[in-house]
Amino acid sequence: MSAQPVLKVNQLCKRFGAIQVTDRVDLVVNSQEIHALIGPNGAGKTTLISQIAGEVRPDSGSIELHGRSIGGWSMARRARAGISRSYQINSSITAFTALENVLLAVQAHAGHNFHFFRPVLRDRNLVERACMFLDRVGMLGLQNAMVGTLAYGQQRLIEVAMALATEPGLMLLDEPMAGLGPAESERMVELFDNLRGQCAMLLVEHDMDAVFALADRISVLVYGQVLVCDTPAHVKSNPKVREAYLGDEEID
Ligand SMILES: Nc1ncnc2c1ncn2[C@@H]1O[C@H](COP(=O)(O)OP(=O)(O)OP(=O)(O)O)[C@@H](O)[C@H]1O
Repeated sequence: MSAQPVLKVNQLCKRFGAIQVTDRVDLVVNSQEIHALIGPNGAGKTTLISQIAGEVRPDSGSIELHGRSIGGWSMARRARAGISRSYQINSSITAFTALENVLLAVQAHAGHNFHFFRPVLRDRNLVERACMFLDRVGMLGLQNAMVGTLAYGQQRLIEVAMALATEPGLMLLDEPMAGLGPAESERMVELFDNLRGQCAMLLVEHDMDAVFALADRISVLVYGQVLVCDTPAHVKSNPKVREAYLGDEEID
């Protein structure tokens, strides 16, 4: 694996009132890497993701994407530069079909204005591209189903297809397994495993089976600080990590 940093976070700090939620965080995500960010509830994982995506402004520190400082960039500019973010909740439009949702993402990435669907559905190139992304997540057969009628796990797959349609260099995945049953989680793990190498991923996840199945490296966040950043095997055997997780998720 080449070790080109896609993302470099340096000494990032964020305080909410009395709580130092991000405390001098250094983090590097290399190209093609699946980098997991784990830590107990309230450790500051989502806040860190939000700062990288541009939703929350850090108090100090820097964030670089492919060596360029993006600290002053809007969310939209970061998205155009290749950062895609998935949320803990479904964010697709339930009253539209799977195809229409992915078309929206394809259309936005292609730089089109939103003309809505009648003309877009006639644009064979855009539809073909949308179908390709639906196929990549195994949802091509359900392209005409209203997203609201799909099972929760299927809706999450549509979201991944929408993220892929923006051709990201870095996917920020905030608890993609949340709310999924065991079979759906397994399917999602398989999907991310298959996407390995197509883009870098920063994965926030409480499902330790998924984390240890997918991660090339793991950063452990505790009280806003990176406690350790290492390979899954080293993280698993690290006594400090075990201590931080006492009474929380099992990491066996
Ligand atoms: N906008 C905000 N204003 C004030 N406090 C906030 C805000 N956002 C988050 N916090 C606080 O910051 C801390 C870290 O929250 P965050 O959601 O980043 O943790 P997390 O590690 O993602 O937790 P979880 O695993 O439970 O999702 C928590 O104490 C939370 O209450």
